[in-house]
Order: sequence, then C-alpha cells, then structure tokens
Amino acid sequence: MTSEENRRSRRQGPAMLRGRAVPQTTTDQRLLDGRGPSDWVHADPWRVLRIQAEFVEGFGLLAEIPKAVSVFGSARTKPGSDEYELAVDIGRRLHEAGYAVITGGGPGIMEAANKGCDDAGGLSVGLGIELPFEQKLNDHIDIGLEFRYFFVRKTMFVKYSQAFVVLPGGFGTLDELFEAITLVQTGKITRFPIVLVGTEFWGGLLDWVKQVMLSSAKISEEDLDLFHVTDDPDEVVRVIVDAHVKQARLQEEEQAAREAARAAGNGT
Ligand SMILES: CC(C)=CCNc1ncnc2c1ncn2[C@@H]1O[C@H](COP(=O)(O)O)[C@@H](O)[C@H]1O
Repeated sequence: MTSEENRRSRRQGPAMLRGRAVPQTTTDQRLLDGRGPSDWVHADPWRVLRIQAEFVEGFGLLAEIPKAVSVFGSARTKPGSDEYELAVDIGRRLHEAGYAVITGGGPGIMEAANKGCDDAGGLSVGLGIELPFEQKLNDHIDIGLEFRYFFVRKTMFVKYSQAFVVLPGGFGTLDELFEAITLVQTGKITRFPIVLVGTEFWGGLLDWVKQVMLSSAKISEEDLDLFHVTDDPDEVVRVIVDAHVKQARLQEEEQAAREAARAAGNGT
C-alpha cells in the first residue's frame, strides 16, 4: 500500500475504511446520481424490498377495514349475464349483512360483486394485480390497491376477510379457492366459511373430488365439510353469518372458561 493510499480513511456507517478499501464515491452520491448501470433494479435483493413495500402498503391500507368477505370468480363474466347479476345480488346482500366486500378489483364477477356492494352503500374494496396487458381497477371500488405480486395480494384476501365466496371462474378462481381450502384444512386459518356458488358449475369438480380424491384417500371425509355449495344467494349469506355467530359464541365460551380457570387458580 502506498503512503498516499495509507492516509485516506473514511467512516461509512458503522465501518471505518482505509486506503484502497475507500470507495471513490459516497453512498449519497451513488443514490442521487442518476447515471451509471441500473441492473441492480432487477436484482433479487431489490425485489425483496418491493415485496416488503407491498406488504406494508397493504397492511397499512386494510388494517382498519371492518369485517369483510372476499368474492372470487371469472374475470370474463359479461355484465347482464345471470352469473353477473347473481354476483351483484350477493355483493348487495353481504353489505346488508354488515360486511365489506373485497374482490380482485378486475372485471366480470369481481366488478359485479363490487357493484352490488357499492350501489347498496357498502364498503367496496378491490385488490388488483399488475398484468402484462393494460388493465384498470373497476369503477365500483372505494378502496383500491394494485399489487405487483400475486402471493402478496393473496395474503391480503385471507388476512382481511372472514369468509370466501367463490362463483364460477377459471384457473385464477380455482387457485384462490384451493388456497383457502388448504389453509383451513391445515389449520392456518380457523373457522373460515368457504361458499361455492353454482351447483351445476362446481358439480363435476366435486364429483371428482369425491370419486377420485376421497376414494383414493388423498383427503378425508371431513374435508368435504370445509366448504358449502349452493345456488341460493340468501343461503350464501346465511352460511357465513351463522358460522360467524357460532365462532363468536365459541370465543366467548373459551374466554369465560379461561377466566373461570384463572379465578379458580387464584382461589377467588
Ligand atoms: C379480462 C381479463 C382476463 C382480465 C384479467 N384481470 C384480472 N384482474 C384482477 N384479478 C384477476 C384478473 N384475472 C384474474 N384475476 C384473479 O383471478 C380470479 C379470476 O381468474 P379467472 O378468470 O377465474 O381465471 C379473480 O378472482 C382474481 O382474483
């Protein structure tokens, strides 16, 4: 090391650097200087921060929404079709039962459920996803958020709703449905009603689940109780409300039992 290099030293955060270890520029300079290579923007450590930012934004925006139900279904369902009108009706009824409605914020069933809730004066939430083609949140949303990452968005549906309603849809809908069933089956979320709407649409899949999955012991008999299937919008809401009433009662009983045990332990 030359005596010139030896003299140079710099503090960099908690570190002290000397000689040739001292970088030519400061951290601030590198941050503020627009020039230079930008490959780092696409590197994984940077992505981790973006992912983290999506969680922070989502948690921040949704933390204070009241109890809510997520409604899923095809992005391709056309306004005016029976399934679209059914989703409008379900969105409205969910609001009337005291729930906010959360959807994927897109067109089709998502738009219909948001519309039903919004037109009835309810809180309508859309959690959109950035897609390769131009896309905007539907017009019936009070609180909207656009996610880059599907897995971050999926966390929000589960964390901020207390039930899932699933209307006819394609791969996206099946992905959301089976994630929810898996989370309930594995005890990651408890007492979480999942209602499938459309006995004809879901019938073939349910037959296969029973005839192939169940009969080859890939699931057990009680796993069939993890979801409820109906065509009746009134029943959709009733199943959810009943499950939540039962859940609240159980929680009260558990709380009372804990307090009784504590009191007995104190000898009071
Ligand atoms: C017209 C078109 C294809 C638009 C796509 N635009 C989308 N916008 C928001 N969420 C979406 C979209 N496509 C799929 N999803 C997600 O996947 C589900 C629907 O997918 P699918 O149509 O069943 O498979 C929705 O519940 C939603 O959460």
